[in-house]
Amino acid sequence: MFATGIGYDVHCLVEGRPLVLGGVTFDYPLGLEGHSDADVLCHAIADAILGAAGEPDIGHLFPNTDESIRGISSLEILRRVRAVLDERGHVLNTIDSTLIAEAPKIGPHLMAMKENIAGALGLPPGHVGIKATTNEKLGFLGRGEGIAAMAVAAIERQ
Ligand SMILES: Nc1ccn([C@@H]2O[C@H](COP(=O)(O)O)[C@@H](O)[C@H]2O)c(=O)n1
Ligand SMILES: C[C@@]1(CO)OP(=O)(O)OP(=O)(O)OC[C@H]1O
Repeated sequence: MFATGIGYDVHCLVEGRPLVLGGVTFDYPLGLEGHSDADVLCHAIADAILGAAGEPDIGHLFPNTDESIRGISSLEILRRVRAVLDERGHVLNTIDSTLIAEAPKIGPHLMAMKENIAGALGLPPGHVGIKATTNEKLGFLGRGEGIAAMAVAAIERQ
């Protein structure tokens, strides 16, 4: 059966952390806070895939109380999510996603992010959509206090 899932995540921007989005480390004075590398894009994608597969969300698989995954790369989380699909016999088809970030500019890094995510999920880069938008200066995202991401995933489910 064909199944879709959605994912959403948001993280706070703070000083003293690297900014990692789609596995790319940005040259930016602030980074996202989290137990992992806080790659909000990968987290939204992970939840979209898990949702499509009928699995519990990322926090169940990777609890923020687990010291063994402190600082884990979210590309590694995507690899492990893909492994769950493989175990169940599901086939990942496509991902689409949107980053909501007032800054920095995502455009110049889109291809590298796509390749990272596609590589982690075992998909052709053309099957991974990434778009970016500002929040038009509205609210906490518009003030640049955080970055959010949303994603959808399509899978062929056993
Ligand atoms: N962090 C961002 C935000 C946006 N972009 C690109 O700019 C275009 C215009 O954004 P608006 O929010 O003004 O619609 C958008 O379509 C993206 O291509 C970006 O690269 N990085
Ligand atoms: C992967 C985890 C692990 O702690 O990452 P965090 O950086 O805590 O990010 P969040 O999106 O708040 O929740 C997902 C967590 O499971």
